[in-house]
Amino acid sequence: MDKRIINANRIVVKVGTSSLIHPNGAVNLKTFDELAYTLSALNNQGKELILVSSGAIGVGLNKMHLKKRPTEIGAQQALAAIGQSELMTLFTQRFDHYLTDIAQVLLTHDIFDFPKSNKFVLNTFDCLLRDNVIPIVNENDTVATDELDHKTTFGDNDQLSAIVASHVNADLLIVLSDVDGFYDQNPHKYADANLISTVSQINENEFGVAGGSGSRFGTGGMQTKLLAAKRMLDENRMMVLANGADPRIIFKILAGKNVGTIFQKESVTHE
Ligand SMILES: Nc1ncnc2c1ncn2[C@@H]1O[C@H](COP(=O)(O)OP(=O)(O)O)[C@@H](O)[C@H]1O
Ligand SMILES: N[C@@H](CCC(=O)OP(=O)(O)O)C(=O)O
Repeated sequence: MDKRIINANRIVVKVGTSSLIHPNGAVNLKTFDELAYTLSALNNQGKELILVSSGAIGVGLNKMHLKKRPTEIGAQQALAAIGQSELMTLFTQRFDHYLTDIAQVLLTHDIFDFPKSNKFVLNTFDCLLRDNVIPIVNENDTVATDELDHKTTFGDNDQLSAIVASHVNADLLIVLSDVDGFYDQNPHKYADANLISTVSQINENEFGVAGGSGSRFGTGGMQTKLLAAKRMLDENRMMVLANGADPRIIFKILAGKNVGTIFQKESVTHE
């Protein structure tokens, strides 16, 4: 059993579009509800939680009855703006049900590079966590200027979640996606792909088997999840990648059960 996971108190959870939106484009209400239930239960236990949630563009597409993501950056940003308020409405409804307060925090990847902004952002997190409010973070897609291919994608919450975990000095980053963990090849393409349960270092071999996004709405795929994991490993923090189809999996992770892929420097025996 991994004591560091069981004792983790400050936890960043990242949930991807693929877990929040069905392949047909509709909102996955089950995930929203189970996520709100799980994080509320942990919050009541005294854990400090930050949720990094994608889904603004996915929810925006659904709201505007669009089948696919526009290629034009402005149109994507407009959809993110439409979807973000809807996304927060969905979270507010579900978290209200469990009597948990939430807050919206929109960030850019570079915000922590500016000392003043860094201080303000960290103060905001501290105040929210002190008051038992769960911050729900997304990239501020309207102003984001990441050097990515803006034709098909912009922003990347996998790395943003690692940046946040790093700056708030989190004990653990949990990334929920539509796969059970990190495989030796893309499981959506190769039926004989094998799940890797522990990764202690990330180099060209790992990046070599990490493909792009598997869903219509996800963006980064496994490449950006590995970049997030690499940052965590470099700082001797832990990251677990697990399937977000049922976010109650977080309880199993925090009980030290062997689920998903754990990225950690030392190898620790699971139960
Ligand atoms: N080696 C791999 N192991 C697991 N998944 C992989 C791998 N390579 C590529 N993928 C793809 O990464 C996808 C998850 O990334 P993405 O679609 O961006 O999800 P999310 O919206 O959760 O961020 C999976 O659905 C899978 O198709
Ligand atoms: N900020 C964008 C998400 C970008 C992103 O990283 O998406 P994903 O690969 O689903 O985590 C949105 O909310 O749609």
